[in-house]
Amino acid sequence: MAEKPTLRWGILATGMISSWFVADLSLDRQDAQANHVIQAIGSSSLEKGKAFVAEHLPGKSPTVYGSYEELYADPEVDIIYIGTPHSFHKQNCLDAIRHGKNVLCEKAFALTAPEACEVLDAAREKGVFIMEAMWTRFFPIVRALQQKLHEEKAIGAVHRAFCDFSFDMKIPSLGPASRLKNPALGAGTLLDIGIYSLTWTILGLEPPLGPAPARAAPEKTPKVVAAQSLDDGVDVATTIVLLYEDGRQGIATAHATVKSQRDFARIEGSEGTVIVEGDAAAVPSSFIVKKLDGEEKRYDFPRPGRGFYWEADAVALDIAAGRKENAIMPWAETLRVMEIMDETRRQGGARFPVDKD
Ligand SMILES: NC(=O)C1=CN([C@@H]2O[C@H](COP(=O)(O)OP(=O)(O)OC[C@H]3O[C@@H](n4cnc5c(N)ncnc54)[C@H](OP(=O)(O)O)[C@@H]3O)[C@@H](O)[C@H]2O)C=CC1
Ligand SMILES: O=C1OC[C@@H](O)[C@H](O)[C@H]1O
Repeated sequence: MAEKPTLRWGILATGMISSWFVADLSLDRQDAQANHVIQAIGSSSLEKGKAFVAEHLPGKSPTVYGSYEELYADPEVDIIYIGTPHSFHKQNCLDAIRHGKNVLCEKAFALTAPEACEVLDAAREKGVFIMEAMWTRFFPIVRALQQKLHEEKAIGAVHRAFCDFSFDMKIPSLGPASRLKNPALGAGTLLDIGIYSLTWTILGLEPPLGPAPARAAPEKTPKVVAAQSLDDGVDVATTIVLLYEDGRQGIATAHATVKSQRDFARIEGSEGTVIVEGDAAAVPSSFIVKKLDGEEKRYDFPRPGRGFYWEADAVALDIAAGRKENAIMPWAETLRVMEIMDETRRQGGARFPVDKD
């Protein structure tokens, strides 16, 4: 058996997501497909970086830098994991690419599709690997569900998919510097959680992307009909309807006050319905196939930790094989989702300072 590849990570920023990511990569897993080394941390301050290591990487001693530049320049780092707010992703990616680093960038990949395009062009030109960290797509439940829906046709022809990701973000109580409140940082339900609802409606309606025999390229972008509720210019509720040429419809919703139910997604077909459950749309844990004749079957997918290691393993295998993009989250899909979100904001009214109109 081939030896597992080793990937040395440079973690950029020390916020919440970076702490979740390093905790998962530090788990001892029997089924790990790669060795993940937290090689270095880059933070806006050395003190923050050191405090991050003390709290989230006990017993480990990665190099800690008090600037992002030093992290990009570290020759021991193979890949930069970007955990900053949305508005910094473009520049962080471009800087990492300029230093010849591979990149895993948190969702949403950028503020707009043109920004995403600029980053992907730079990666293509430099010949480095880059991927949007849409981690949920890498959960084994997603592949199993897509197989049920699109290969086994367990509910016949799929016609409609709904997904909701909502929780009380307590936006009124947040300060103006919060990434959830400040439009300049890419605040709003759409880029933070609506992106998951959108992802699930796409996963439910469309045949899978991935290595053969799955599809290599995303489907044509469906028509978008969208509405948003704004508070101080920030979208606090978003509803997107995706209309496909053949009549399929996806309904993706996100809300910053109400709470989604555990059954956060429903996929409807000519011969039944599938319900997807979990604590939130980001972390699916089971699905139930309900046939029209009343037959029901439940499929459970337990996971240790949070589940970030699945995307990390996929990235490590891609880089070891010399691939520049991932088949499950390819560049074209990142761009297509960004375009749908741009159109949603155009219709819904949420604007970012970088928007041209
Ligand atoms: N996949 C998932 O489940 C999740 C993904 N995310 C995504 O991760 C990204 C970051 O979110 P999250 O970790 O919650 O954010 P946090 O606000 O907790 O952390 C962001 C970090 O970015 C750095 N930063 C640099 N400039 C700024 C600035 N002007 N304002 C705030 N922070 C700055 C800081 O680190 P330092 O000072 O060390 O440089 C800060 O700690 C977003 O893209 C978000 O969508 C978030 C939560 C869950
Ligand atoms: O990506 C995310 O998933 C979990 C949410 O709590 C968080 O706000 C969001 O950024």
